[in-house]
Amino acid sequence: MVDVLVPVALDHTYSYRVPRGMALKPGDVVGVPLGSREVLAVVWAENANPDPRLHNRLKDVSEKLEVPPLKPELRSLIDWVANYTLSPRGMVLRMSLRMGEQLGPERVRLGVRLVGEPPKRLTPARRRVIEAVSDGLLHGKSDLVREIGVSGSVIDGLVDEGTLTVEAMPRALPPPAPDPSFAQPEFFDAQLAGVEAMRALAESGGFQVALLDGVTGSGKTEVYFEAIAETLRRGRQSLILMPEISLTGQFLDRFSRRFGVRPLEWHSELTPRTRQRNWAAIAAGEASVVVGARSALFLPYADLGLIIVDEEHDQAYKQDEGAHYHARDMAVVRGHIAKIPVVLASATPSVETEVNARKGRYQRVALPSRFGGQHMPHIEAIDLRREPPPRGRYVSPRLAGEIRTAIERGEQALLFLNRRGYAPLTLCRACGHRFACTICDAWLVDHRFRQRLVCHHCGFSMARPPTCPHCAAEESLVAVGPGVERLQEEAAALFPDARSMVLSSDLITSIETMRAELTEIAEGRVDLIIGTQLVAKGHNFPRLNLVGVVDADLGLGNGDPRAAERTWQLLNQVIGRAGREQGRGRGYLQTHQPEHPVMKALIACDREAFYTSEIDARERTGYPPFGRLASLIISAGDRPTAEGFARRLVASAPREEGVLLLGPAEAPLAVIKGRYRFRLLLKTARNFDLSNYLRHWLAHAEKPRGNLKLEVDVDPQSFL
Ligand SMILES: Nc1ncnc2c1ncn2[C@@H]1O[C@H](COP(=O)(O)OP(=O)(O)OP(=O)(O)O)[C@@H](O)[C@H]1O
Ligand SMILES: [Zn+2]
Repeated sequence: MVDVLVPVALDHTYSYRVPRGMALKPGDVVGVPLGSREVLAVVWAENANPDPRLHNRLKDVSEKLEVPPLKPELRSLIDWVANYTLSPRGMVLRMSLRMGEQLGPERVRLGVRLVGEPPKRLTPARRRVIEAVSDGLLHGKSDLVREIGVSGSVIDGLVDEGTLTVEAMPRALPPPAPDPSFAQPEFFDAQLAGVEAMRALAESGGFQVALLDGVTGSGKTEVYFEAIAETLRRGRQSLILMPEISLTGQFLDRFSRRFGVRPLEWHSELTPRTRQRNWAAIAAGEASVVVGARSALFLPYADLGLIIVDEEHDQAYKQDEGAHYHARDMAVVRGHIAKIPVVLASATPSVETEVNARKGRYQRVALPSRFGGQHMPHIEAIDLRREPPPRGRYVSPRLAGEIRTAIERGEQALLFLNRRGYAPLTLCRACGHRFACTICDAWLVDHRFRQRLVCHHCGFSMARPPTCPHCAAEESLVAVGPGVERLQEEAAALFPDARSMVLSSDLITSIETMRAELTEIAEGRVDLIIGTQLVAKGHNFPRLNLVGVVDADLGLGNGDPRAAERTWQLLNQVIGRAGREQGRGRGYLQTHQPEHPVMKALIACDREAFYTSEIDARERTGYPPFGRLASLIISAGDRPTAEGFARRLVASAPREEGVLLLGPAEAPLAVIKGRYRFRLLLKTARNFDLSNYLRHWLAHAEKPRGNLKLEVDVDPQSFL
């Protein structure tokens, strides 16, 4: 008899009988019947004392899968994360088992080889095929179809004629091994201490967290590659977590320049077949370096020896649906459980990480200057109160002039605005009607490329009507405010000869097109880049020297406790794209409040001033990391139901010293997809066991029934 955990949203395990002849131990992956389905599961414990009442109702384990068992370290991580985030354990387990199990054994691929004379009747298509296989080697049939654009029947015809034979293609080989000595770079003085520290960390092999704290363009990637090289030499696996896997094209190239081959990738856009293959290679230990999005943290590595969290400050590490976990924090937990080193890399560390480094809990490895002697960008404010753009425009004359000069000099420029679409609001000039989503509390955003008005919360969209739906006025609709698409229109008028490109997540159709566009920029085939936060992340564009921030105040006024930190990080990162390889980088901040502490710290390049004042403020107010937070988000199909439940929940909260319960308050995003939302915020001291308190409270509180929904978010990042 065994207890198994099933990868569905359930916390508890189920008991099953072990059929005669099957030997099972904890961690084994099995198939079990569940209701009318057959599902995957993992043996969580041997059940030595089965409940006799259950005995004749128990079902048998149906099969044991031929994959390595989940190691105790991974099972502990799953239990730990579930416990901490209050997520059902099965939901966390699901991230470990996303290996495309439904596919069955891999199909044999067929190939063809040239063996006979060309047939008498030689069509152009047949001739193309014969040319392509004239080397006498085996060619995948589907590859040929794709490469030379003929139909499969043309190839079959040549097989019938005896010109080609069909053979099975050899199976996919295990991924090639990265070579730690393939092309070791020369490090310059300011990097040497960092390189030494990275090697020492990997050599020691035990649990330790290092903050690789290097200014933008200092070569953090090259430096942490040395920790990976050392881990490779020790024969163990490395995991590199990245916030946004579609932006890693340059990274993959750099990795293969250093180690001779690309690392294995793990993200949601892998085909099921690749996913299955990569999962197996990771579990078998054949993949020695994996680069992945946050969920790669939960894979069953055969022998993980190092975790790198690149751009550790990035918000994308927080998962805000299903299990609400922060991959950076859970990476540290995995490192602790597995007793391996963890490297957090960033030019703009999160306040939490900075505090850990200041207190000595994390080792600080600093790279204080840019690679190749490049200077940090020079940053200036453009005070919009004194130098406003012309009416209906968003780029001030001074910024426009600087961009023009840069382009004329053959450099690239970047206009940054963290707003997708053409305009955030459309209204009727005649009656004042504003276009809002019918099921969310949000304005519809005008997207001209797609020619739709779109809700950014639920995806609802409609065509822009010719007349106002409210007062029927004609040609009365106006777009209010800028988005990146509107900036491109302005740029086309300002710089008619410049080649411009808009980079915005809604315009990306696939990882491939994204990577192709980034390559185009890096190779200098674009003069002016206009982008949202997508352009702020880790890119290296050699010719880019000027960055103009169109609205530096955008993130400051939204009541988010992390607004200052976010703005500082985002603007530092985006300006950090300038002047990385030649010339001097310059950043311009268009702002209405140049005297704001964040703007002042940015302009003075005063990192210490920013962190010190932000850390002081958090300490005074008891915000993380000096106190702890949890959000409870209550939603329902109507307002009174949601509010009533939220109030009863508050009333049932155990009173405890040092626990402050705020709310219920209507969420800033009060309605999403027709659901009314209320929030509670729990604030406690730093050393308080928040998860335990919540579990105890919710176990005794009224359960959300009907269409009520309660989401718990421990250590929330979003307050919307
Ligand atoms: N020792 C080195 N030898 C050769 N090239 C290097 C070396 N160190 C860094 N570089 C190059 O310098 C550039 C900047 O490095 P990298 O992108 O790693 O910086 P970073 O610190 O990660 O910056 P950011 O935080 O802005 O992303 C890259 O093109 C990288 O290849
Ligand atoms: Zn909506």
